[in-house]
Amino acid sequence: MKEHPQLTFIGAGNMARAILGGLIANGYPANRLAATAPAEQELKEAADAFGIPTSTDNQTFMADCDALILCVKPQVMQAVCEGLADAVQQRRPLIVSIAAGVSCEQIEAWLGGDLPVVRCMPNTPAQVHLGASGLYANPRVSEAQREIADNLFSAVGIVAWTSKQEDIHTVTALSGSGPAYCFMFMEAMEEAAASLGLNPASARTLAIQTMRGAAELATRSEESPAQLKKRVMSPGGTTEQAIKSFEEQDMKAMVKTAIRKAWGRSYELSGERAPE
Ligand SMILES: NC(=O)C1=CN([C@@H]2O[C@H](COP(=O)(O)OP(=O)(O)OC[C@H]3O[C@@H](n4cnc5c(N)ncnc54)[C@H](OP(=O)(O)O)[C@@H]3O)[C@@H](O)[C@H]2O)C=CC1
Ligand SMILES: O=C(O)[C@@H]1CCC=N1
Repeated sequence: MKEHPQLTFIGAGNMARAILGGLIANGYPANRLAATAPAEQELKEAADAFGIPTSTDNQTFMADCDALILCVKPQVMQAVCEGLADAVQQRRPLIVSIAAGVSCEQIEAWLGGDLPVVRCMPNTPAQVHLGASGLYANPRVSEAQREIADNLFSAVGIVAWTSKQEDIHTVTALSGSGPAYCFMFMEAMEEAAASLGLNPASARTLAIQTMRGAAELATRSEESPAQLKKRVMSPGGTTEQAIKSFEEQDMKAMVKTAIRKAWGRSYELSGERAPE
């Protein structure tokens, strides 16, 4: 394998641009990257931002492709793969898919079969290089190809490999969808503070910085989130009242139910049945 494998991105939306940005920031040569998408304007943005070659024709960068990164919506994945099947079967690159609820087996079948496929579930903080990605490799992926996929997603955050493909459903419900849960919590904190009379701009800034600081502290600390929570709770103080209120409303059960719903939907999107 060459030092910098040739990476072809199909789709140049939010996630593709986040990963491309991370690779470029890490010194990946722009001429070893390429992207395709239907809209000229989106491609121009990617070309201007990263200096990479782009095309509206998905076939353009297949001839020397070492890894094909599929960054399109799940709904168009089958048509995109079927359109690329001949070129893929000739070149046989590593296939990487970031689509929610699309299995390695589906991708492999749509591309003509017998291919190394890595299925990844990244998340949107990849845009600020603080992503969390779960990865699964099918048995045809070599060590060198696994390293290519690892380097791709390590460029935009942390990477966790799973040994079972079904764990990707859990990763989807946890860290794939998770940023939305955090944003909703910020939204709720902001609204609560504003309802108590704090000016909305300060309420937002303080809520966001609180989430950010707590996440950073939890990252750096050797203590668990549960222990860190206790450190904020002075006996007889204010936090104790809020936590007691969350417990009375069984917040953990609410989170568990929500995550199970997302997990179930991920199975449903794959056309699989979730375990009871
Ligand atoms: N958003 C998220 O939080 C996460 C998303 N994902 C997955 O990432 C994938 C991409 O999501 P995201 O980046 O948010 O979506 P976007 O809509 O931002 O990007 C999708 C890209 O695919 C392009 N596209 C559409 N049809 C074709 C085609 N026929 N050939 C080539 N390119 C095409 C779109 O072009 P155009 O705009 O012109 O249609 C666009 O550039 C999805 O499969 C999603 O499940 C995974 C983890 C998290
Ligand atoms: O909501 C979704 O389906 C995608 C997958 C994880 C985050 N966004």
